[in-house]
Amino acid sequence: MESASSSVIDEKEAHGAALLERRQQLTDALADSPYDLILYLERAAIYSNLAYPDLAAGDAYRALLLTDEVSDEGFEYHEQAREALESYSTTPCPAVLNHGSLVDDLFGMANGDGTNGSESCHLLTRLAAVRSFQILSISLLLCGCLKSALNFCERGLKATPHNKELLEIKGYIEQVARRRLRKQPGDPIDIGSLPDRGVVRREVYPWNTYEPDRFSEESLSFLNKQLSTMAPKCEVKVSNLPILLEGETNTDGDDVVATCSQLGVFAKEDIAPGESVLEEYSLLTANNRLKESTCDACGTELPPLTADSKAVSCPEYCDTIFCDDFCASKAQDEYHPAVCDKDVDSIAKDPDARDADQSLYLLLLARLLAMSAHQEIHPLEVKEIKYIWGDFVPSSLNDIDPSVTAEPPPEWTLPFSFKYNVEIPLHMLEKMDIDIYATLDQHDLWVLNTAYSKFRGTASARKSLRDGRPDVAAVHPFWCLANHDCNPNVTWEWGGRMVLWARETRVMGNQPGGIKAGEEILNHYCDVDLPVQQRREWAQGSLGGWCMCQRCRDEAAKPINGTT
Ligand SMILES: C[S@@+](CC[C@H](N)C(=O)[O-])C[C@H]1O[C@@H](n2cnc3c(N)ncnc32)[C@H](O)[C@@H]1O
Repeated sequence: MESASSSVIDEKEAHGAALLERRQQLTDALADSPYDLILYLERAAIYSNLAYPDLAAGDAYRALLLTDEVSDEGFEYHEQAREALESYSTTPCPAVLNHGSLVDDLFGMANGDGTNGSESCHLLTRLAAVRSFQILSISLLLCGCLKSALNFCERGLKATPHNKELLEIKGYIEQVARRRLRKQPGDPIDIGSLPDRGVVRREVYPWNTYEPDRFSEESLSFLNKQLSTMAPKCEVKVSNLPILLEGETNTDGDDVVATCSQLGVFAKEDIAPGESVLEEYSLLTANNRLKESTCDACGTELPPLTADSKAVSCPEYCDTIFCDDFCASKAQDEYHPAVCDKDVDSIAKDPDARDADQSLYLLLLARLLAMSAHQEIHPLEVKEIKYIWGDFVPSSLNDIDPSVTAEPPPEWTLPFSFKYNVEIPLHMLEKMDIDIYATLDQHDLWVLNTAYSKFRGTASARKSLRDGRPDVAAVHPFWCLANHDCNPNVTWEWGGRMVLWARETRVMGNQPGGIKAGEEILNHYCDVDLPVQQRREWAQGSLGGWCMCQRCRDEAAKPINGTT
């Protein structure tokens, strides 16, 4: 007989499946009618119910932008957005707009009765704008982006000062803000001091059909064909890695640790000490300085711009500089025409010190979008990121309904901000002359979040010698397939290429270097000369957890100075 708890689970699953189906229907409808702001708001409401507040905020923002398109005749998509909205003006008010007291608050009447088509469209636009503000503010609060949440809430309250839902959301934001800023009830809140970086779900979304089975024959043979040109003595294979813990553990002395299957790079032939193991060239690079002397393509320092310099500038209309003809021609072939002379280059440059890392991730995203646009392939199909594992957490573990006054749950691990995940990426696409509505399939927020998940944990950054800030970043998809170990057998160097060398001697016991056929290539993501606690703390960000390599476990389990 079925137990009561299993029927509750069945019901929850059926509800989740119905919401996912509705999400798909709305996504299909948006593909047919991309300027329909009502469809965006309906999909935002579904995302809220599915506990993806970031995606709800993304759709509500697109709906808000479309209300501007409807209102302003001079805007590029005015006709399309207005025509789409007019199709709702003769029917009762769409359910998604008839939320709480909103219709009454704005007009003191339901359904816009007695209005003509043009007035009705105007009323719907006002309703839709405030509904967008409601969804944006509550969703961004749930993600932990308090400053943006309050900003949208205030904008909504400007249009409808007495709206109960917005006043309630404002109360929640202030409650969370006071707790985070350690303020007393009643203390004033300075919007400028509110935190705006949140975290959201990091997962292979249930509808993401782009993620390859990385362990399949087909994937491994594709990867190995590519790898053979840059690391002829190596192959990509499945590797068993310790399951990482969140922090301090008392299991360091245990003989066995739990493992999981991932990919790694292995030697096919013996590699001598000091021999080059891998040499990789990547165009997936970023530079966050506006006037910097690095190659736009590979990120290396430009040679001095003397008369006989090998550096070349873009042959078309812009002032982009490449370190040599090779980089210039690679850039033309793979991404540059999508951004040439489009003034995309000035976006997110010279950021505040605290935004330096976010701006680099954003500029990597910009490069990916340029590659995708120029090569006419979906961003998640671009070969530089397709096979990268984004440290995703299973959807079932992420599926937690956050409370409006709680912090985002600890399972949510993808850093998120309205500015860097939603606002600037859409602005960059517009600068690239891309219609952000008609290309929803390529530029939906979940696509951008998936790309960000892949960049985090695999991108390497270089700090400026001038002020120590990270100013150049790159993703080298094959280099980053090599796993970490605090007793590495290789060391790396990133100039124009990312190069891995076999170590002359190992860190542990001064053992001779060199790698035997069949052994795994063991890279290092932190300074391996540090003591164990500091190594573990440093590597935690890029590894996604507490390092459990043999050296760390041995050193952490060893009594210090004779104590146990
Ligand atoms: C740059 S990728 C390395 C390639 C990855 N194994 C794959 O399958 O694509 C980094 C991720 O690999 C895993 N990893 C690398 N070294 C590890 C180690 N020593 N122990 C456990 N996991 C490790 C972690 O999940 C980390 O986030």
